[in-house]
Amino acid sequence: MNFARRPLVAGNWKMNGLHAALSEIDAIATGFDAGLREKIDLLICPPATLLAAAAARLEGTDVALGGQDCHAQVSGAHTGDVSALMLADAGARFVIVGHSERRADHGESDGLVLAKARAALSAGLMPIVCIGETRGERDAGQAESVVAAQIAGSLPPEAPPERLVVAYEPVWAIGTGLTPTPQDVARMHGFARQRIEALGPGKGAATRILYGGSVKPENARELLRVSDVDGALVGGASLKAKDFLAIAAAYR
Ligand SMILES: O=C(CO)COP(=O)(O)O
Repeated sequence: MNFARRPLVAGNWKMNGLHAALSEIDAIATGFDAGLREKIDLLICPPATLLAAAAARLEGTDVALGGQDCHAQVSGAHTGDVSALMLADAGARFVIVGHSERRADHGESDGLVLAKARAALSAGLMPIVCIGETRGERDAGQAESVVAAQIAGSLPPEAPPERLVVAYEPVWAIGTGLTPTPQDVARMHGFARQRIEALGPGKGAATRILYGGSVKPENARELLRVSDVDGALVGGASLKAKDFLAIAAAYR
């Protein structure tokens, strides 16, 4: 364990959560007890519509908030978009960029993800840049080359490593109940860390790399203890406080 990389357990609610779900956020804050608080960072990324209300409820707690995407510009004529500065203004400290669902649904390129990560840094947010191969790419033996290209193309090399988070999320493991073996995770995270090191000396050792894709209470301990895994980016299982806290408890 590298103590410069404090574990981060992050929940990505995706397009889920109406106002009633704020009670889950309250329950997460209540359950994030002193024993866990001293060991890990905890983050919830609700839909943008809930950010301000969630920020009010989380005031004075150690649970951080994040957005799920941001525009590359600070403001302007971009109907329907939200800027990193607006997320920060609503109480966010992090923002996910380049999630595979956005890369697929909105055709986001590495270059656009890079611009979004830079916008996040300029707004004082920490970008969580998502990378990961599809099933087809893995079956074709291209998992490493895909991840290498995503790292080279979508991570801002100038970012101080303590202000940048990377999430390795194999696309085929997202929402499927399938996960890579711990050996696969160790190999891909070790490889990603080497490629991040290529962006600048010391960056590999200091950048947090989260694993995401079907993390559940039942497999959290096994996946989160893999070398080079610095936390989790959790989708479905982050919607219920009980499950999310059970995943975080892998660090107890
Ligand atoms: O995409 C994910 C988090 O960003 C993972 O989603 P699931 O945990 O639902 O597989």
